[in-house]
Amino acid sequence: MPSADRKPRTLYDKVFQDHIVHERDDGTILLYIDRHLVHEVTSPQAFEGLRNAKRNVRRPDCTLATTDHNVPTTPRKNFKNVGQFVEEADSRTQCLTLEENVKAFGLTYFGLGDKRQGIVHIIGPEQGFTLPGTTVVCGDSHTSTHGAFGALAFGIGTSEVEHVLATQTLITKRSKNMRIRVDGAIPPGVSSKDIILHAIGVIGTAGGTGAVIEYCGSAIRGLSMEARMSICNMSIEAGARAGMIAPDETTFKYLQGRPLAPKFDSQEWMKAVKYWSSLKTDEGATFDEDVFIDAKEIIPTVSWGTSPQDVVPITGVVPNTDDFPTEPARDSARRALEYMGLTPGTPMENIEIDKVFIGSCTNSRIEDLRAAARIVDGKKIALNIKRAMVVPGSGLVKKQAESEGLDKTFIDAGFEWREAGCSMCLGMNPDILSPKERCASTSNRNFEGRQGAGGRTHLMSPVMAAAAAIVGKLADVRKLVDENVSPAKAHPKVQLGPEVSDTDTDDDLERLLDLPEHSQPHANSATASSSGGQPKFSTVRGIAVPMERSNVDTDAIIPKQFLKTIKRTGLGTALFYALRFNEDGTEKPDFVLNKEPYRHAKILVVTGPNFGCGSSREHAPWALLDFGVTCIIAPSYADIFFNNTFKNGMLPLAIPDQNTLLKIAEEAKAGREIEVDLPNQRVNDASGNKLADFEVEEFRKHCLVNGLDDIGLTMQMDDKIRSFEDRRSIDTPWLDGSGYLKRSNRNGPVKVEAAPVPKTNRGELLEEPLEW
Ligand SMILES: CC(C)[C@H](C(=O)O)[C@@H](O)C(=O)O
Ligand code: SF4
Repeated sequence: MPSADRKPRTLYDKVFQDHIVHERDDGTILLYIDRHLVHEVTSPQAFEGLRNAKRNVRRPDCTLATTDHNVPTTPRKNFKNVGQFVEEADSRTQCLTLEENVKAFGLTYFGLGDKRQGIVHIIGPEQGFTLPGTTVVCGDSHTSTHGAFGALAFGIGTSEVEHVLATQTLITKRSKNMRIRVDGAIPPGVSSKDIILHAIGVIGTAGGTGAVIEYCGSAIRGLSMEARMSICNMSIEAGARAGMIAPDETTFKYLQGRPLAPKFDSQEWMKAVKYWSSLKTDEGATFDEDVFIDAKEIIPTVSWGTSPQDVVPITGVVPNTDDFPTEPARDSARRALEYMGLTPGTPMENIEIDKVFIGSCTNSRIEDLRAAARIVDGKKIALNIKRAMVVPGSGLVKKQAESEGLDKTFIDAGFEWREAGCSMCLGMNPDILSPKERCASTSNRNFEGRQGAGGRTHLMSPVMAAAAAIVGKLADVRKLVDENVSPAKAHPKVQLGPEVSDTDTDDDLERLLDLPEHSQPHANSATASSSGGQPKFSTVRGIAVPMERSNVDTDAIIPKQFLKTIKRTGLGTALFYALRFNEDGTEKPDFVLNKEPYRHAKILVVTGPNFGCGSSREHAPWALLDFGVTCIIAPSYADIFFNNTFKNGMLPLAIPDQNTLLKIAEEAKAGREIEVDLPNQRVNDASGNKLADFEVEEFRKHCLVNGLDDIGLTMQMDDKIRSFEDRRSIDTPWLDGSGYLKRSNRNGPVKVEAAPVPKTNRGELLEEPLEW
């Protein structure tokens, strides 16, 4: 696998290089994807696309699906089927649609009746589906979590989900290399969540734009896999494409005996460990950006505002808006403080909270629950706490925690002990905050309305959330614990291991390999065709709407309640919903889109950087498109949003030069039309005078101007993909036929057969829960 290239390379360079199927002269790369995780929110439109084009899933054996965002976290003792269990109609439709799709396309699926169900980023590592040196994608921004294994793991939009399902590849380009080195001893009371919150405070939410971050240094080396996952998870909040940590003994130990990892101590395992051990940055390799953090300076950290970069040590105070360097920064701090209902100068420890949420893909692993349980053990939550909940990340985490009695510890202290799911991290399910409720949360995003309209989120580590529950205010956990106990250290008890998996036996595998008739092999069945399905983009002329904001997140572009659709259309009314409408649905007259002539805008001009940060929801470009906006002009974009717009025949223009951008914004503010001419790469004013030239990648331009469907284009490269797969089968045979799907002809071209799927239908009563 390692290439002959002698130039020192980073970990990212190595994994990326090993997955190149084809590279064009302009740097556009067709990248092979080893692992594809699928959930109910971002997949319906992708499967619909496959159906419309009569395409199959190329590698069901490399695809694993679960349902997590919409699921209620109430007890499942009487669970019969999703149709009965999920009460909210749109959530139910999304869950049922996934079940229909996994059945139709023959994919492995952990449904609500399966103990292995859980948050997609918890179950991949837990099952050994995530392995070092792999490329891992999911229609979800926190796919970066899996980088903790030395995998190149990143979130994609729904169009890309469809591309991966059909071709097992993605069209991409190289990212920059960034390194965050954290050295030194981690002080007591400080955990990996504090490290990443602190790091985001240092570099900002746009700090990692266009880069893959490698985390290294002695403090990172000393962390458990769970703690490393929490760090890589929030790389997306640092603006990065992905985060990675070089695999080492800690990684290999975690993987031993996991159901989908190579069998421990087999020849395959030895070969895998040898390859995995080569996955580290070479001496002398250079990084585009380097950040150093001294672990001993980190204090338990909490957020005060509405962006993950708005953090302070718990010993600090709510910042004064005058302390921010620029007027846009002061303005966004003012808005954040108003939303959060906070007054500058208030000590963080004086802030009373209403609710506590311990969960999410950042912090719902067994180690997180153990650490939080140690804080609440023998204590009671404060009287002012209306609700405190612990939501394990998966059924297996829950089971393990219960076997250690952690559930009892939490329940005795006054917490609710729930079933696995995303829960109150984003409230697409019944777990939400009411307006103005303040929550101590172990999740990863504190955006406006994220946990419920008007809800106020403070991000922190599990032990800090536990401490807040006991004290009733944001609290310094160090005052509650024995000085010698560092929550960052591994629990002395055995870690959640493969021994708790229910499907690790040959019998189970045999059962699962019993194929039903309808599950025909899908692999390598590409029927190359270019459907030419994209709208063409050439020149757009129209009113441009000005927006003077930085870090506009996709939760703001389209809030979570609109993600429950299984269609791409009709989302225009949801665009900037919370900014545009009052709670009673009437328009906010001051919001720019509610003013003339901007109601008819075709172009959006944003003067602040990092537009479209946060979630991978392709609903954001769909909403813009449905409103009528086909072109966005901004200094910079979050990577996933940037890709998503192109896939919908839209043009996101990056104009980093502030003076040029302000000239364009002036035209927009004056309500005059502007013209974006893609073939000539020019922005003109209404009279045809040039306002700016712009850059755009050759391949993307070609696709836009010709309205090309890139799945069809990629399918024409089937021979190249096949030969990549043949080589992969020889070099890394453990990557074929994973999941609970059959492997055959291990050393030749792989033939993969789909897993059996039990009968399930919309609303129909099932005799058995969905377990396969
Ligand atoms: C629903 C999904 C697109 C989204 C994401 O990509 O992050 C969600 O998981 C979130 O955390 O906002
Ligand atoms: S960030 Fe929250 S909503 Fe998104 S996958 Fe993780 S737990 Fe689910």
